[in-house]
Amino acid sequence: MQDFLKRLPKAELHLHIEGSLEPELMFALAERNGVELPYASVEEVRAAYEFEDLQSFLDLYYQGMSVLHSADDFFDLAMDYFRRAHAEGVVHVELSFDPQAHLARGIELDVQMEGLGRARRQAERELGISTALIMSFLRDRPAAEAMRVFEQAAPYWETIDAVGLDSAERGHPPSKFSEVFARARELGIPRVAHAGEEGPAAYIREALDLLDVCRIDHGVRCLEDPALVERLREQCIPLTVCPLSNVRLKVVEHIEEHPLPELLASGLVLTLNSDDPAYFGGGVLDNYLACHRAFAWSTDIFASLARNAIEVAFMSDERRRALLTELQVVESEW
Ligand code: HPA
Ligand SMILES: [Zn+2]
Repeated sequence: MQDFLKRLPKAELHLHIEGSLEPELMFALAERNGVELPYASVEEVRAAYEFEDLQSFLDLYYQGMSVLHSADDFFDLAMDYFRRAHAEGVVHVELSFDPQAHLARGIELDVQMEGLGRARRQAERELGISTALIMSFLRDRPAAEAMRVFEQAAPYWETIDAVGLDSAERGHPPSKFSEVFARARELGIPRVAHAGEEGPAAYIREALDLLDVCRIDHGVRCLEDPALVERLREQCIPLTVCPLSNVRLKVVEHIEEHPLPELLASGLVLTLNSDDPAYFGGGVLDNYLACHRAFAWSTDIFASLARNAIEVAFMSDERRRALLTELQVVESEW
């Protein structure tokens, strides 16, 4: 099964590129840029990754990304991740980034976009990975700031595949960002949003009704509202589920208690993703393997999850056809 899961062509739809910053690179970039870290060693960094909830993780996540200064730093961050993902059998990566978090530290959008863009092009060329870029807005900062940043990003609208919504969920409902998302819609830019991770099922409804999103990131708390589950199923709204993240942020206590089996039984379109692989104990393959250990699913179920991700990804129809064929080959050879 391990071999099968590795060989499955996996598309990752929910990844914060800043959350892929491994402690080794964090130290290297801190030294490159003269940034002082509150840790003495890589081991000490890893030992600090004991989270109580989303906010306690976010505090370290924002601290960690303070080592990113130049376009080369953003390039190294993304390229490092693409190489690891490639080694796990990931064929398509949709990376989210948090422009406001970097702008607040004085790192210009041009710097962020140059580094990430260069890494995307190199990954496509050297690793054969396709990528999409999701510009995420920080929901715990003012909506007016998100709107300013989005307008400032006008030269890059063509290279942005979607806008997203992340950071501290509770107390920051999707409705706060109605105008920003309406602007994205007006421009023909697709929309996704984190909802129902720590926040209530009502936030998932808001994301659908007010932000007109085509996917929900996390969304696991939809189960608290059976009518909503029925709506998600009927409208085939995909959930980008991140099981290891949910365990590490105590959305669930143990992976065995994760609602994935119930979500599956409800007939929802589900995908498996890593969220912040450097902080939550592994990449996409590790998330597949964790589900294998916890739920002992058949190869058919894993193949259908991988197929869902390819089917709902932001990619060309030609690429989608090629990856679906690749998936079929792996399935038939098994
Ligand atoms: O898991 C997450 N949830 C919300 N915001 C985030 N920003 C990075 N990771 C996350
Ligand atoms: Zn996330």
